[in-house]
Amino acid sequence: MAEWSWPRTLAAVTGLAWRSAPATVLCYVGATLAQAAVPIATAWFTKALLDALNAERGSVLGAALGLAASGLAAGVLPSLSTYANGALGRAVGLRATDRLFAATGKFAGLRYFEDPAFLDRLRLAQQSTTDCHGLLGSAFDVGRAALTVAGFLGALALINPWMAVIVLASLAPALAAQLRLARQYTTMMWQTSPSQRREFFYGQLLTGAQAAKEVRLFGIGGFLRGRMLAERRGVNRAQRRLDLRRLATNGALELLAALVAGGGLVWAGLVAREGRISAGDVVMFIGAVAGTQLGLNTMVHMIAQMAQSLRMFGHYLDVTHAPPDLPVAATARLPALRRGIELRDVWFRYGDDHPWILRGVDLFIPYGGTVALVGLNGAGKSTLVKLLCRFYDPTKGTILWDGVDLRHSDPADLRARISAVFQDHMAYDLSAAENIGLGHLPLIDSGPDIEAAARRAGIHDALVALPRGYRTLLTRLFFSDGDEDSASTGVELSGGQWQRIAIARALLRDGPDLMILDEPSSGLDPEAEHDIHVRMRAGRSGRTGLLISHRLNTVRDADLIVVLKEGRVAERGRHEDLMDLRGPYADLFTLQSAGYVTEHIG
Ligand SMILES: Nc1ncnc2c1ncn2[C@@H]1O[C@H](COP(=O)(O)OP(=O)(O)OP(=O)(O)O)[C@@H](O)[C@H]1O
Repeated sequence: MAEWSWPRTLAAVTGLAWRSAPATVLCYVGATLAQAAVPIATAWFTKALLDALNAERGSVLGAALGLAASGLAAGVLPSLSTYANGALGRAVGLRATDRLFAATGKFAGLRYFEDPAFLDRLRLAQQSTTDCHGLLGSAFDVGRAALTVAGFLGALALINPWMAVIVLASLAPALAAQLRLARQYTTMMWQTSPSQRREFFYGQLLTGAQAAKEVRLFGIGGFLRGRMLAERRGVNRAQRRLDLRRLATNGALELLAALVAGGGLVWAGLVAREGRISAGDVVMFIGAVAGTQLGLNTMVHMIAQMAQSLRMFGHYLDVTHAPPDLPVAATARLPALRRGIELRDVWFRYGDDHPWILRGVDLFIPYGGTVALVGLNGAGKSTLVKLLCRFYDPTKGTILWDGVDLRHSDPADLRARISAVFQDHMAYDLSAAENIGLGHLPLIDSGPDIEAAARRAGIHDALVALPRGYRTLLTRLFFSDGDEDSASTGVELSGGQWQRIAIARALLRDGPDLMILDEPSSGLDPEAEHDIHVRMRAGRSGRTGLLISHRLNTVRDADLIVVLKEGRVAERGRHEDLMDLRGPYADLFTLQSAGYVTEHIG
């Protein structure tokens, strides 16, 4: 991914902050600048007061009032600045999160989401949205500290120019050391990111409902906890190493600062005794040395903090500026399907170093016909579905939709023409109506359409019988609003019922050009399976369909059955033709029917 320069990253954060909350930015800048002036004013008024008390020059009252005003500002400004910082953090965090998720939503395919390096980057990018405003805070703090330092250095130079030079020179090693620490920190974060993601994954397994059964039955809770803690210990070790380095570096830098300040003090004491400078000058000198050192120290720390945040924010910029995972040069509008979909010598692998999954597939799915895809596990059936939905483009070869190469189509256009029940369909922790409505957002509030889809999927009766009917939450993770005490607030459905919900979701989209059913009935009992296939056949009639199933009796009516074997089409034809061929399909079908016969006899 790209290397982002400091100015560019800082400009991006500033732009983000300005667009998020311009008034708060102004308030924050004002409070910060005013804070910068306070220590200098305090030191000057202290000197003026001392000089006035010694009756050398000036008015005691004016100096005292000035000192009081500085004290008031010193008390109020940090609180104002903290408030503005908090407000800015919330506004920037919201906008950054919105932009980050909008960017991930624009990835039309799946490649990024199946790339571990990208997922690590995404995690760090998400983390940076919560503290990127801190970057701005650090930048302001550097500016504020620079102002303070300039003021003190000026005062110091008036009393002893050499001291000003020495204090300034002591900045160089501190800056170099802190920048190195910052670089080491971001490297450590990047290197430990996979561990942190794995720790999160183990934590989810240990507390999530989905894994709870297996975790308990197989007694693997302790094992998973051990692995989770091992990941955490690894991260802790890396952090401890860095903290130790930080401790040693800061100790050495403090020693250097103490030596410089101590030397200055000795000098000031000696020359004051000779009467070459006033008592006020000594106080001013001490304040100026301490203030300059503190200011420089703050600057160095803030610059290091900025370097750290800038590199973290680089991950955010990487994600929000990532190139599209699929070329979306929609040069052709996708027409409504009238002839059919043709796969022409389609080859596919998930990456250059991955094996070929599809190896020269030629296939024609005619308009209005149903093609069934069968084959052993791992033959490449679901992969072919991913290509048809353009979640990936073929590595070689083309897929033509009425003659239009899918590569030249807009994925959103294509998907609006498709409906699907995926093998790994989703169970959303939402209400029953929303679970179906998500299949076609314009209808999410349309009760009659949702009910009609549920009826076609044969799940309507089960849903109306729920405590709150279609409004019942299909989860035990959340409460309905104001329903915390009700035992009926949410319910869990059975696997087969969830499958019917997924089918209803797919059916809600009225009249798609292509209906893809990847194992739509695997979780159903035989009676329900038969029922659902009769319904789906009716729903599909006249529509183009691609049906994937391991249960061959459900695909025997298809217009064309294609047997996929190790990424190649091994056989194709109607059921009777394939049975006559006595090839892999006939073998599988005979094996399955024998199983049924034995089961029934048994
Ligand atoms: N995202 C991925 N990255 C790398 N390899 C993958 C990915 N998804 C699937 N594969 C591999 O592609 C091959 C084909 O998988 P696919 O899911 O297409 O098979 P399938 O025919 O649908 O199998 P099943 O009948 O078990 O559902 C498998 O070897 C699988 O490991």
